[in-house]
Amino acid sequence: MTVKKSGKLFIHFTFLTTSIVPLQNRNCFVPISEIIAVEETEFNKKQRNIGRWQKMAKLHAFTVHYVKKARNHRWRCRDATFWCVDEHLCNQWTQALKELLEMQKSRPKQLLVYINPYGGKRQGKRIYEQKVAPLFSLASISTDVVVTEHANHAKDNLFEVNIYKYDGVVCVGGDGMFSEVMHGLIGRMQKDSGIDQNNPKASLVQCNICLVFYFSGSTDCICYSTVGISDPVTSALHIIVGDCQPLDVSSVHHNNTFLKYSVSLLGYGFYGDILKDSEKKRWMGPMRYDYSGFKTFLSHHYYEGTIAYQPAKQTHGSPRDKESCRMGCYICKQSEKQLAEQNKEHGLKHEEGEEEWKVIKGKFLAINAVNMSCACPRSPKGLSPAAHLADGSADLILVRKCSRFNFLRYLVRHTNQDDQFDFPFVDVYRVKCFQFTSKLSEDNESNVMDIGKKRFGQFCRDHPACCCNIVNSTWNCDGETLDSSAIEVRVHCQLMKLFARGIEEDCKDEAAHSQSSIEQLL
Ligand SMILES: Nc1ncnc2c1ncn2[C@@H]1O[C@H](COP(=O)(O)OP(=O)(O)OP(=O)(O)O)[C@@H](O)[C@H]1O
Ligand SMILES: CCCCCCCCCCCCC/C=C/[C@@H](O)[C@H](CO)NC(=O)CCCCC
Ligand SMILES: [Ca+2]
Repeated sequence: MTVKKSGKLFIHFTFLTTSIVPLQNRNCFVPISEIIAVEETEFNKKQRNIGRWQKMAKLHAFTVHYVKKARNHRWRCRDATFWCVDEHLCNQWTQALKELLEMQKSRPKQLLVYINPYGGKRQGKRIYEQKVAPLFSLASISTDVVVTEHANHAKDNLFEVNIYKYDGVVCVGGDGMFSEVMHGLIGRMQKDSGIDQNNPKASLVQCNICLVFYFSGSTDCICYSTVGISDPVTSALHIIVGDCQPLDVSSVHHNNTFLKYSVSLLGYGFYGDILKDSEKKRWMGPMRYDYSGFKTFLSHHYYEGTIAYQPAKQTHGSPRDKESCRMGCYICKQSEKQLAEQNKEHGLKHEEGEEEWKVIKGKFLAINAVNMSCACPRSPKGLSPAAHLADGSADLILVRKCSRFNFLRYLVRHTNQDDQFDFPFVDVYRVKCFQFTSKLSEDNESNVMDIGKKRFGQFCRDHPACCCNIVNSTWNCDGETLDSSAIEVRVHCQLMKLFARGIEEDCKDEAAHSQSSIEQLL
């Protein structure tokens, strides 16, 4: 067995020495950063017949637990046991490896865990106890666990506990639970720094202390877009190795009042209507989205309104790029540098540039603003395949009034390789902020509301067959409805940090890469 240095430290299990021998007959190559734990092992003679050694002397052994990368971004914990007759040599190896692990400074030691016992088919608590907690204890991570008793329990609790003693916060639940914990964390950080969340122009304080991760929901789009899979063991292993992925967060305001934060989808029209309808069908579980999706598709409502946005000029990418945001993304790294420079120059007080606003009026079937691709099992490439996790911008997708058939063609392209933005009725912009006002609220504000419209119900009186809805739609903010249709949205670059590393290139590439690294080492 050898430990070699080549930029990163790697442990290379092989059979080169006769003094220390792996129990299983295999070759393996693991970066130190992906070792979970090293333990002294009681050598069990029944484990394997190792011939003459067994009879000659007392054997000493240690076990290395490490990350094994499987298909589709899935991670698993595997172990390799090494034995030798020399107790001193065995101890030296164990000690050396433990010291190397101690040097991995980004690894969490103490975590605060919130479990929603009702989220994700009510399996969250069982999954945590059976699959996740044993891994945390193997990696010597201590945890304080809170099983929530009601909605907002975790959020309220985050305002009371001493969050600064934890290296991270883990939430066991779906996108809804993630959103709740994120609101608790960001809110607490702003409160402690004296920042008024109601001010839409306030520069928010980054959450550096606490990192969040989650699993086991019904859409799990944050997991799919940041790790590539929603799987509790994979998530737990990313936490243990201390992976850290910055994440953009949008703040949503109405009339100088803070409404919510969003990390995945802010959707008006189609996705807002699906959510509103599906809330009444919670008992159907994840199927509710398919049912309400079909119903909303058939209703084919569109909404009039005005969008004003500021383009994100600072970012290097475009929503029509063919390259997606992946681990170590160059575009997100550039934004990180820019942010660090800005913070150095101005502290938190960034000057609001008087940059030009672009204004678009129209009739829309859907208005979607996404901070990440929003990949999920229903749409493996997501709503905006080239959106970046941490570039300080959101992709604003406008789907204008079109026929049902064309809208179906647009939706189907979320499930195949064709470009979903390549339609004359779809526009996409990379933005740093935007505002939306529905026609109805504009009319209300200017007091030109035709009372007749109210009396004759919700469909447009002038064009009864046009499906033009004169009531507002609802904003879907990461799976929760907003009370106001007129909103002001701003992207805060890298406000949060996740226990993740971005999506890794697929396993084929990885296998090729590790093979070449082995060859370099030998
Ligand atoms: N003990 C509890 N009782 C009731 N509601 C809770 C409890 N704990 C958390 N919640 C709330 O339940 C909501 C949904 O949680 P979660 O996201 O875990 O479930 P889900 O059914 O998987 O939903 P999603 O569709 O968001 O994936 C969250 O908004 C959270 O605030
Ligand atoms: C012919 C079939 C074509 C099918 C095309 C389907 C395209 C689906 C794209 C799905 C995008 C999901 C975006 C994620 C939003 C989450 O923040 C939110 C909270 O979990 N989920 C929903 O609002 C739930 C939204 C569910 C929508 C179905
Ligand atoms: Ca982004």
